[in-house]
Amino acid sequence: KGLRGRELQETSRIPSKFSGEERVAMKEALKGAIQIPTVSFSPEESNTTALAEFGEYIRKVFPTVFSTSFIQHETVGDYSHLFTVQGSDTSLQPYMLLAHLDVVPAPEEGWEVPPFSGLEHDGFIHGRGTLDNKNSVMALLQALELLLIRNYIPRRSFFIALGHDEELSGMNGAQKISALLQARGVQLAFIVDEGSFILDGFISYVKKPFAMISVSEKGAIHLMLQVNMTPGHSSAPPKETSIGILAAAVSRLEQTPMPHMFASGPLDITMQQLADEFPFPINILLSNLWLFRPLVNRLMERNYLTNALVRTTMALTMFNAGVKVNVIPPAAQATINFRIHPAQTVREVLEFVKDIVADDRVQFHVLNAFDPLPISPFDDQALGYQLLRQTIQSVFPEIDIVTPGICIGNTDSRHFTNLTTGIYRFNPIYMQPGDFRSVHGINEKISVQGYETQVKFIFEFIQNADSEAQPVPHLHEL
Ligand SMILES: CCCCCCCC/C=C\CCCCCCCC(=O)N[C@@H](CCCCN)C(=O)O
Ligand SMILES: [Zn+2]
Ligand SMILES: [Zn+2]
Repeated sequence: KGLRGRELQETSRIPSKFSGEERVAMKEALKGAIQIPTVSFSPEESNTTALAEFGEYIRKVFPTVFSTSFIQHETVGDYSHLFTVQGSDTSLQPYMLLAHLDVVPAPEEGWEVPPFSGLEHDGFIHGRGTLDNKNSVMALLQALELLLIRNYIPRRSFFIALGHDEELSGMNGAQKISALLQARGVQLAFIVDEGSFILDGFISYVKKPFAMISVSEKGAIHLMLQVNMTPGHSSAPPKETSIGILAAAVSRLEQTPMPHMFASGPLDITMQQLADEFPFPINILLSNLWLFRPLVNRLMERNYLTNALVRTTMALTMFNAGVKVNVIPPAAQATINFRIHPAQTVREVLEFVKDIVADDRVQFHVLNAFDPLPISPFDDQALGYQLLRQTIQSVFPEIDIVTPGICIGNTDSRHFTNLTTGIYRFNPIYMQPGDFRSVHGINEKISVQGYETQVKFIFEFIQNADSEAQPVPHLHEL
């Protein structure tokens, strides 16, 4: 028996119904948040004025959150925020809801409206951060504010953590919050962060949108390759230059994809759950992976997104060399961004890369590296996963597939493995491929209705987390 079939206690539930006035206030609050340019430019440069202003802004917009006796607010790492919401039942393990308030830069070129205007147009709020990730920051505080106004008192304690440097790796925000909680002896039942969505139209054959909860996250290596040569006059060149040697090395890497890892991890379950949505004969292939896995492997590799789910990827992102047209270049440098599949490790990827490069003249400098995140439980007993699944079913009754997945990017949640084994990445919003391209791209926007639904989702989720686990026997057990 698990939590999967449990009934949510309906007694003393606060209905997720918001007045017209509240709905206007919630969208205006999001617009105001978008107008504060909390940009993380580079590890050396953030808009600290905007980050401080954001702190003042949430105090003003969510007065009840800041004045409730059982909520403690702390600023961490100067600009991140930690809210501790004390529940009435201390026997229940607390959980954490996580989001980040910094955004990537948004030069105005290509935008239909200025990226920090927060303008509403055709039912959408436009601007940098509307999907990544001020929608979550504001929806978390908004849902809590609305619950408190209705005299809500939680049973289960929880934390809301809002990082200010996720786009720069979260070392001053999420990591400090994690260390602070660890020092206080906190252990969490689970964490929910950004990192996946209700996916709509990502797989051409699958017509129905489905919810994907990411239960793991890829690791990463930032690797710099360097070749040094003695500089000299270009009129009498050596047979090879540092640029030629390095270009050949990275070309060999680009031509040699990392091994296919589809057989390991939660993706098998994802594909089996989606099998019935595919037309014949793909549905048969996916339902019989034991026989057709090699064929399915080739299908997955064809699409750049599903390819990213099944293997470690590499992207050559920087290449620098040369000082003058008639000078043999002294050094050439290439920086490669690897995203490591959960079935591989940093060490394995580095060994693979060195074997492919196979040239002693190429030096390797690891600038940053971390292993993939462990796979969080998603079985019937997994509280965080089951609460998400149940809330998806009640808020999005049209969604009948909820699958585990892998997050191909990195999130602040990776700093919390010391506090919990249950880390789930899911944003309760519909995401189409065009919306996905707007994240870190241009014309990022969220529909007003989508944002209201995100608030409703959190409003219900927080209450669901208070319910007693009441396993209901499966039908076949009766
Ligand atoms: C079989 C189903 C096919 C599904 C296709 C998946 C579609 C993609 C869906 C969701 C992916 C969302 C990833 C969002 C999280 C990324 C957050 C992010 O950009 N993080 C940065 C952190 C940078 C830190 C500084 N180095 C990153 O990863 O680069
Ligand atoms: Zn983000
Ligand atoms: Zn981002």
